[in-house]
Amino acid sequence: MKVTGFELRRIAMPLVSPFRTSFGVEHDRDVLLVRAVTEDGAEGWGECVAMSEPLYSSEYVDGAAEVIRRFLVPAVLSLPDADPYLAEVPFAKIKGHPMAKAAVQTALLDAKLRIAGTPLAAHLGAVRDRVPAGVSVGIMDSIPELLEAVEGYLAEGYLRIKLKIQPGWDVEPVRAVRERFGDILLQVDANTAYTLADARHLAKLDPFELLLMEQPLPEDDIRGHAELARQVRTPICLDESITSARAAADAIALGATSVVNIKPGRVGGYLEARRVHDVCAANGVPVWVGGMLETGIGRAANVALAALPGCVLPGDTSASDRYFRRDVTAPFVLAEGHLAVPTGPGIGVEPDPDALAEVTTATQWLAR
Ligand SMILES: CSCC[C@@H](NC(=O)CCC(=O)O)C(=O)O
Ligand SMILES: [Mg+2]
Repeated sequence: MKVTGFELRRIAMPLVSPFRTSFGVEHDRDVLLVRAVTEDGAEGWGECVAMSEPLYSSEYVDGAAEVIRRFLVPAVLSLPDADPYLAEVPFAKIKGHPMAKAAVQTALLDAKLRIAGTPLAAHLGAVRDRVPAGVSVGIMDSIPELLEAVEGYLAEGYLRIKLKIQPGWDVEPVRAVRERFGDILLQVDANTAYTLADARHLAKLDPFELLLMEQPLPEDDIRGHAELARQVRTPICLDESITSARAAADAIALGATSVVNIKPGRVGGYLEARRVHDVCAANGVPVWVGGMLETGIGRAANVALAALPGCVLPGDTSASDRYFRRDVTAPFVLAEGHLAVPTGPGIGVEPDPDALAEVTTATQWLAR
């Protein structure tokens, strides 16, 4: 596959409501989309999930755009065949920047699969044609406000609730949700907000029978998570720590995680995401697909990934209207708590030109 060039497109996507986590509040997404164009006119799309500021991880969208422009696109254009698997070789020589790499790799993978007429789900080894949807609920100003939000999501049909927590907003909100809604599937995500010194406090979550406690400690504290796992009953699930299949194997071997949140952007793309899935499956560790507030472009690919056999828990693959009034693709809509896996070639969705034009803030064409 010969690529003639890439379009970098920035789009401004306001959120339907602020999304608050332990590391900040998101009011809108400044999204970088990558479109690969091949010699015979095929195209492929990838979404860079880096936030505007380096608060979830070290990447941020302006930095990702620069890495793509200066290093990743030239590396791809110098390949005799712009195959996403071949591109992993020069990409591995460039340290870090998994979200930037994932966006370019996905654009190449989408183009390759569209040419072949193969859906991404089939290429990855999907075994389902729809996936159960969970929803991530941000930190709120009050418990009544939280309960109202959770009630709304349950009424929409979401099959699992994830509550963002942080010191000062953890046991009480969880207790309130458990007491009000009974034995719903419920989990929490701390986004690295605690330390091992909080172990006894975090053990107060154990009576609420949570599915998991996501990334309580800093992303590089594998030993701490292994020690915490010995002090709390709630299963530990890692997110930020799992930067590759090898990192997943190490965390599992060290007893630091018993569930894994898979995010293609965090691990450099869907090819490595499948390897994370396979390593976890080989170790009997359940996985689910996380989210980075993707538009329908990234969401389509995530839903395909969520259809893999090891994805046995509802993921953060929510409907488009969880975050956006108008998506740039046809919206993903909840049906009986599930999202349908796209069946078209590649990621199986196309951005709507009018919707895209409405939110585009900048475009740049990068060619040989
Ligand atoms: C801005 S927070 C993004 C990272 C966060 N993502 C979510 O909570 C799910 C977001 C989504 O529904 O896409 C996580 O750490 O899991
Ligand atoms: Mg998380």
